Formats: sequence, C-alpha cells, structure tokens
Amino acid sequence: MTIPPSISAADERLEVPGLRDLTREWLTAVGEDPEREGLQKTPHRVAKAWGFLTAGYQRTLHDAAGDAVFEADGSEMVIVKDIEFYSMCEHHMLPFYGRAHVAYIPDGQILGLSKFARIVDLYSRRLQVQERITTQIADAVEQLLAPRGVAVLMEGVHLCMAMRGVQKQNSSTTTSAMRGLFKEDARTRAEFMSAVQTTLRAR
Ligand SMILES: Nc1nc2c(ncn2[C@@H]2O[C@H](COP(=O)(O)OP(=O)(O)OP(=O)(O)O)[C@@H](O)[C@H]2O)c(=O)[nH]1
Ligand SMILES: [Zn+2]
Repeated sequence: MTIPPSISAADERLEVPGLRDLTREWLTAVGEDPEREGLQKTPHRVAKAWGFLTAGYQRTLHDAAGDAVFEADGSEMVIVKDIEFYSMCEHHMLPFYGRAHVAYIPDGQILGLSKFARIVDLYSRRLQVQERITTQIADAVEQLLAPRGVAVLMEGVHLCMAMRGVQKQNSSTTTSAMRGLFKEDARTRAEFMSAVQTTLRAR
C-alpha cells in the first residue's frame, strides 16, 4: 500500500469539494491505476485546478467590479482590447480560449479599466459556450454603468474542434454583442470594429 501524498490545508481549501474522489473514479474508468506513483497526487491537482477553472461560480458581478464605478463627464468611446480568456466548453468540458474586446460609450459613469478583465474572467471561469460569455459581459457592463452603448467581440479557439471531433486546427469563432449606440449606429459600430480589427486573431 502506497502512502498518500501529504497536502496542506491551504492547498486543500482550493479544491472543488468531492472532485478528488470523482477523479480517482475517472482515472480508473479510462484504464489507469490511481495508485501508481505518477497519479497519486493527480486527484488533488485536478480538484484544485477545477477550483480555479470554475471560480466564476463563486463570485458575483458586484465582487468582480462593484467597487470601481466612478462618476465622470465625457461620452467618448472607451475600448479595452485583447483581454485574453480561457474557458471550458459545456459540451465536452475541454478548453476554449482567445481574446475579448470590450467597448462602451459612457453616460455619466465609467468603470475602472482592470474591471473589464475581471468581468471577462468572472464569466469565462465556468462551463460555457462562447456566445453566452459574450452576452453576459455585455449585460454586466450595461448593468453596472447604464452606458449609451456596449460592444463585446470575442474570438476563440475551441479544443473540442481541434484535438477531437472535426479536428480543424485553424478554425476560430467570433461572437459579438452590440447594445445601444453600437447596435443603432453603423458608424459607431464601424469605429469599434476597425479599432479591434488589427488585433483580431485568437492566436
Ligand atoms: N455554439 C457553440 N457551440 C459550441 C461551443 N463549444 C463547442 N460547441 C459545439 O457544441 C456542439 C456539440 O455537438 P454534439 O453533436 O452534441 O456533440 P459531438 O457529437 O461531440 O459533436 P462534434 O464536436 O461535432 O463531434 C459541437 O458542434 C461543438 O463544436 C460554443 O462555445 N458555442
Ligand atoms: Zn466542446
């Protein structure tokens, strides 16, 4: 009988509860021996990794961004580009990843710039489809700021389409959500699209 690896209490707190035992079962199901040396700590590692990958379930929009809404004049477009995201597809539980671009036109309130990245992480770190993350980011910015318009564009590479299934290595998926002025006014939308165009390419 091998001695189980020691895991600190601090590390254990980062695990998804119950996922260690399920991972042991999973290892057995795929034909592995969870007791072999290289795999002994794997159930803990997996439970901890999934704690990180699905941390979005444990947080609210208020936790992520609620403290950084500021009153401000001005109604020019603000664009935060190239926010990298990593998510897990809800169909295969395999990663998809890429970049998100978020823009808004304020109406008296602005948001701390880092909070756009925090909002992207909040919704990416869950089991997701790319379309839903895109919509949730737009909803969040609308909810926080009630701006004159919001635009979100995401480009993602889905490993479930690359390493299995149709096995297309160069395909990427673009999703968008346009609200307010970005939806109503073609010139506003075009300004946003041309600003993010140069960086469009998930990898
Ligand atoms: N719309 C959307 N589809 C996604 C996303 N991530 C994965 N998918 C797709 O979800 C679909 C699931 O299709 P199913 O036919 O139920 O599953 P499957 O037999 O594994 O499909 P294949 O991937 O074609 O082998 C696939 O077409 C995936 O490409 C996403 O973010 N958005
Ligand atoms: Zn998938």
